[in-house]
Order: sequence, then structure tokens, then C-alpha cells
Amino acid sequence: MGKAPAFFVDDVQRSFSNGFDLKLKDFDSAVAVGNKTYVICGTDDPTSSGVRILNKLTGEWVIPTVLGTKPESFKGHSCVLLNKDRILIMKHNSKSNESVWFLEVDTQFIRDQKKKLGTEVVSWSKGVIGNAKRPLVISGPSGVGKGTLINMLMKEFPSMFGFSVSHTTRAPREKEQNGVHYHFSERNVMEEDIRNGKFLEHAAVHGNLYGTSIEAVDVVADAGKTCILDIDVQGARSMRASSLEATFVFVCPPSFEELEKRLRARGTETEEQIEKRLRNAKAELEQGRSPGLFDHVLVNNDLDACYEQLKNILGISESMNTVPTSPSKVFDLPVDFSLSKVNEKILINHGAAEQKVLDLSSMKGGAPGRTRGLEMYVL
Ligand SMILES: Nc1ncnc2c1ncn2[C@@H]1O[C@H](COP(=O)(O)OP(=O)(O)OP(=O)(O)O)[C@@H](O)[C@H]1O
Ligand SMILES: Nc1nc2c(ncn2[C@@H]2O[C@H](COP(=O)(O)O)[C@@H](O)[C@H]2O)c(=O)[nH]1
Repeated sequence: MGKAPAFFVDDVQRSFSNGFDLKLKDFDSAVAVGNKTYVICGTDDPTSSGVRILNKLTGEWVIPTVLGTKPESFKGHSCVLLNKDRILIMKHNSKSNESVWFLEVDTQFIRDQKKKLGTEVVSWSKGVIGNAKRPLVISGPSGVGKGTLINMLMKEFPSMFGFSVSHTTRAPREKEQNGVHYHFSERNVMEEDIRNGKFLEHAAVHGNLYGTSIEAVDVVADAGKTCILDIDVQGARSMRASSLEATFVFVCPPSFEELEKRLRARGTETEEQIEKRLRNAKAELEQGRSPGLFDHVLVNNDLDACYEQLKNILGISESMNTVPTSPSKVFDLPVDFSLSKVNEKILINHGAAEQKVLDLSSMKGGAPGRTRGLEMYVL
């Protein structure tokens, strides 16, 4: 592990002309953004927020609300400021697919969160080499067959699709496994996680809380798979308004009577719950027709026919279930290096003949999710 981080002199300061002295510990680094200096702590302490901010005008230190999944350890790293709104951090002595992180300090997401929370806010976003597949959002009333269709897709195309495992406060059904079907949560824990910005969307559905965590979608995308989200119409609406560019499919029953028959035949809900779900289904079926919300509406009458239609929407056929995915090449990054920025390229400088480059020209996404579309290559 390299000792002190290499600094890029234009962005990083250790003391200020106004007399405030910035004392940094080993492995910490500091990046100036306007009147503030962001100190990124290279500590293993899991209780540490990892970031503190010095207001250079007043000399006051602020511990910000830190959103996103923070990296485990930042011992030995280099950083550079991008567009005055995020800091790129690259870990020394690491694999290229694990090395790139962004600390967003003034992006639109951060400005929105500052307004909402009334505190200083920063957010981590992991950098991902390559692009993610477009996620699939499936909505429809309870009992229409969403889960059945999703299981068929996952069984036929296991290497292509992965399921976004939601959090819920409802009790597990027989045979449902924690972490597989849902992350079953206590309400107070889930509410706390929502406040801490861990969810892409959440909604109260049939009297319980349900939500899609940032992590649930990102782990599937990181595995190079298309992420399938089974969420209610409120969740679909939130996702439509977010930066998640998904395909939105609404599944309808052939009739209300058939929906009731399926829900009862499934035998997983009490009479009271069935009645609640059927009442909610009426509103959901109306909302499913909201203009601009869903890209496709499927009627699940004959299951096999509906499944074929879903595959047509996704542009997939049987022959594709063995198509290998081609992961990006993984590099070993040196034990020490500095970074310099040339337009949208970051040069990774470590005194060797070969020049490694991180190309940000197709960068997209960002907090609260991953930052994708990065390329790393050797010149
Ligand atoms: N086309 C179909 N014809 C007849 N039965 C079906 C059809 N599709 C699904 N089913 C059955 O209907 C029941 C409800 O399906 P499923 O559990 O997949 O619904 P869901 O939309 O995922 O419900 P929820 O939102 O409550 O999780 C299941 O018993 C399933 O086997
Ligand atoms: N908004 C969200 N809705 C979700 C999520 N996960 C599931 N759901 C929807 O809840 C109902 C009921 O599900 P059940 O498993 O209790 O039958 C169903 O319509 C699901 O689509 C979520 O993360 N967010």
C-alpha cells in the first residue's frame, strides 16, 4: 500500500493564505472547491463519516451528511476535481474495476438533497468501467402474474437477467427467503434507511412499506445483467422521474374476476388482505393507463402467449440464453501514482513507459447510483 497520497497540485491544498492551517493525517487528502475544502479521510474506521469540510472563509469545520455506499478503505489514493461538482478518487494498488470512486459535492442531486435535509451533503458514487444494460420495470396489480413472468425470464435466461431484491416491512410468506425474495425489514430500520438516502424509490403498498435500494439495482448491473424490478405503480412513477433509464411494462389481467380468482387461488393472503389488494387493484389498473408512464401494456390471459410478448418487447429469443457477456479488461493499478486531467481524459502517471488513461467522455449516471460509461485503456 502506498503511504501518503499523491496530490494533484491545482486542486489540493494543505494550508491557506488566510491563516487557517489544514493538518492532514497520513492517507487523508484535501480538495478545494470554491470556498470550501473537502477532506477525504483515508481511514479504515467504519464509524467515521469519511469526509469533513472546511469553510475557508470562517475557518469552521462541518461534518456533512454522507449519502451513497462509501468505499471500504481509501489508504493510498489520488484525487482530482471534475467540473467543480465532483471529486474523482482512484485507489492505489487496486484492480481497475474496483479503483474508481466519485465524491459528489455540488451536482444537481447534491443540491436537491441539501435543500431537503438542510445540511451539508456529499455522496459517494462508485465508478463502473463500461455501460449497464437498460433495466426492466414490471408493474401491475397484485396477483396478475408479474412474479410468474419474471421467474420464467430468469429461468430461461439466467445469465441475462437479475432480480432487484426489494426491501419490505411485510411478513415473509411460507417459502420466501430473506435476501432472495425480499430483504424483510423492521419498519423503523427501513424508515431510517430511507432517511439516509439508501433507496431509489419507496412506497406504502397494501399497508406495508416497499422500496428499491440503490444497492439492489447496482449489484445486478455490476454483474453485467439486465435488472428486473417488480414494483407497484407509485414506484414506477418515481423511477420514471429518476435518472434510471428503464423499459416500463404494465401487466393487466384479462378481467377483474380472473384477477380475484388468481389472488385467492394463490392462497398467500388472508381474506382481509385479499380485499385490500383488490380495492387497490382498481386504482392501479386506472393508473396503469396514465399517458407516458408505461412503454408497453400486456394482458396476461394465456401465460405462454404473454411471456412470448414480453420476450418480443425485450428483443430476445431462445438462442440468446447462452450468449456470453464480454466484461471489460481489468488492469492492475500501481502502488503509487498521480492524476492529471486533459479534457475528458484522466492520465494515470506513475513514471512507466506505458500511459494508462481513464476516459470520462461517455460518463453517465451518478449519485445516488453508480457512475457508468467509464473506459480505461493503455496508450
Ligand atoms: N396467465 C395466467 N393464467 C392463470 N394463472 C396465472 C397466470 N399468470 C399467473 N398465474 C397465477 O396467478 C397467481 C398470481 O401470480 P403471481 O404471484 O405471479 O402474481 P404477482 O403479480 O406477482 O402478484 P404480487 O404483486 O402479489 O406479488 C399465481 O398462483 C400464478 O401461478
Ligand atoms: N414501490 C415498490 N413496490 C414494490 C416493491 N417490491 C414489491 N413491490 C410491489 O408490492 C406489491 C405487493 O407485493 P407482494 O410481494 O407483497 O405481493 C406488488 O405490486 C409489487 O410489485 C418495491 O421495491 N417498491
